[in-house]
Amino acid sequence: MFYLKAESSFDAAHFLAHYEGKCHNIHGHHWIVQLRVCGEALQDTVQERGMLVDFSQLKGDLKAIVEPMDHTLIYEAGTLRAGTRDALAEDGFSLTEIPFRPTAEHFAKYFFERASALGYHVAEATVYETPNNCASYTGEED
Ligand SMILES: Nc1nc2c(c(=O)[nH]1)N=C([C@H](O)[C@H](O)COP(=O)(O)OP(=O)(O)OP(=O)(O)O)CN2
Repeated sequence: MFYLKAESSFDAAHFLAHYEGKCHNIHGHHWIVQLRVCGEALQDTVQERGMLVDFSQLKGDLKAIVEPMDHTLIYEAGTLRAGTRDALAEDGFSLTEIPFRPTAEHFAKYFFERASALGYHVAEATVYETPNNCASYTGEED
């Protein structure tokens, strides 16, 4: 089995609603997303012969997934009052609403699923919130 790894990153703010501790407040992270894809069959086209997938393709696809979150405030649906959300948007702030609590674990699963939906056989998605804190998702056990 061949394994390829790509990495992308984005800077964004988030907060953990109903969290007892400093993370309930809006704060930022330099999120690093690592994707490990695998496969046995290498390409046979002139351009990609001997490659599972061109690194530039993989890198580009991962970047396209993370890019919309860059320099936005990521919040879980239902955790910002409509008035707060609308005021921020009216003042030109970029917001990203997501249907899950913005933890590293949930993001790892989210990126795993987004890459899988593009056709990649994803072995693992890892999300770093800080240089020392990361969560990985490897899919559901069979
Ligand atoms: N299992 C998880 N635990 C926590 C998560 C998470 O996503 N998964 N997230 C947070 C907060 O978002 C927080 O920003 C990160 O945790 P923390 O270690 O407190 O952050 P720092 O590294 O900045 O802490 P310092 O000790 O001040 O350096 C909390 N937990």
